[in-house]
Amino acid sequence: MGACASSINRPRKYSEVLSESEQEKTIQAADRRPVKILLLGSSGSGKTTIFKQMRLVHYGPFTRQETEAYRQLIYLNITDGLHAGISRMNTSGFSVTEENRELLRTVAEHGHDLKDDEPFLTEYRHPIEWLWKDPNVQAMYANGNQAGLPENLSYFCQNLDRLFNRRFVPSNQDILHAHVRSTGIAKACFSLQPGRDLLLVDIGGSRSERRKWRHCADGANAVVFMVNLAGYNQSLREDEDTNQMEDALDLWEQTCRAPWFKDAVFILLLNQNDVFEEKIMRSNIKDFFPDYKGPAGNADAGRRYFKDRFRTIAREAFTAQNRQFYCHFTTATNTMNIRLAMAAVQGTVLATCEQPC
Ligand SMILES: Nc1nc2c(ncn2[C@@H]2O[C@H](COP(=O)(O)OP(=O)(O)OP(=O)(O)O)[C@@H](O)[C@H]2O)c(=O)[nH]1
Ligand SMILES: [Mg+2]
Repeated sequence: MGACASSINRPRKYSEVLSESEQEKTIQAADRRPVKILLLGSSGSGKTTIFKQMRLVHYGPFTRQETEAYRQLIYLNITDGLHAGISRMNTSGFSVTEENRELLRTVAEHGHDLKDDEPFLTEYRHPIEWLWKDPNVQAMYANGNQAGLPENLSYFCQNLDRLFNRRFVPSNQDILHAHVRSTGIAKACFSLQPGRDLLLVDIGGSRSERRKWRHCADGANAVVFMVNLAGYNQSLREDEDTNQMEDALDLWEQTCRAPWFKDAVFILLLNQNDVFEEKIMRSNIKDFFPDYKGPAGNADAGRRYFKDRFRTIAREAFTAQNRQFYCHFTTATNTMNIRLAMAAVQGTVLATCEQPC
């Protein structure tokens, strides 16, 4: 177990991160300088999901208090997610059927934070299900979810019986699907192998959070840059006029060129591959990226296209330096997939890390 086990085992609310002084204590607790990896990328790309996976792999199950905090978050993800998502649908020209509009108001007006051990409110069980099954909502999903309803709604709404059971305790999969937009900087230390610790830093990716990135750059050995591959047909939550993939390409370019990251290895994770594979069957990349020449509905061609776009940017940014481009396709909610991907990431970083850690 890593030198910093105490920090990660301490139960915390999902919305909390360690205070600066606690983080420093945690880092100083390691008796040698760890390999430092920053998780960067747009909001919703999957950074915190990877952070949770690493925590699970290295420290085992979530504590009772952590699980309880996630249970409450899942409730909010469903009620707020459904309401906010459907409201966004309206601005994209979609809406729920007339007979379900009243239900939407009910879910919006009566939703509230659960107290500790308070079960999910059963009076919402059926309104949520009816809203989810609304033909217009389902049609919008079936056409590639262009309005951008949170992807985790699809997972949670398929499990409503289990979630609304009074004795519901979230599984690891439930916790991996929960989402809260990170504000602040979360750090955790893991033991890679004897004599090698890894300090993983998870930073929020929404626009207002990105200015914090450079303040974490000091001593970073690697940047793991995450992209939501399935975001090619959606706009940003914080800016309806900007396509998520265009934003990720811009952000990648800025990050590759940032002088404060010039000594770091860059590894790109094109994530949400599971969602991408489903979506590509219904939503043609060419409709959003007119220079895409591959066939519609072909996931391999789509992956190649986006990988090439990111590689071209990296090559141009790295011309003057001897830096490589590394890329993996991932599904952050799949523990086995992330074990393998993170093992590859760690191998790359350790192989290129010049300083003794
Ligand atoms: N199906 C699926 N869902 C994913 C995947 N990666 C992340 N998610 C979900 O996407 C949502 C956002 O993931 P997070 O890891 O919280 O995103 P983030 O990059 O930390 O976002 P910010 O903290 O806002 O910057 C969560 O509901 C995750 O469960 C994936 O590969 N597949
Ligand atoms: Mg996050």
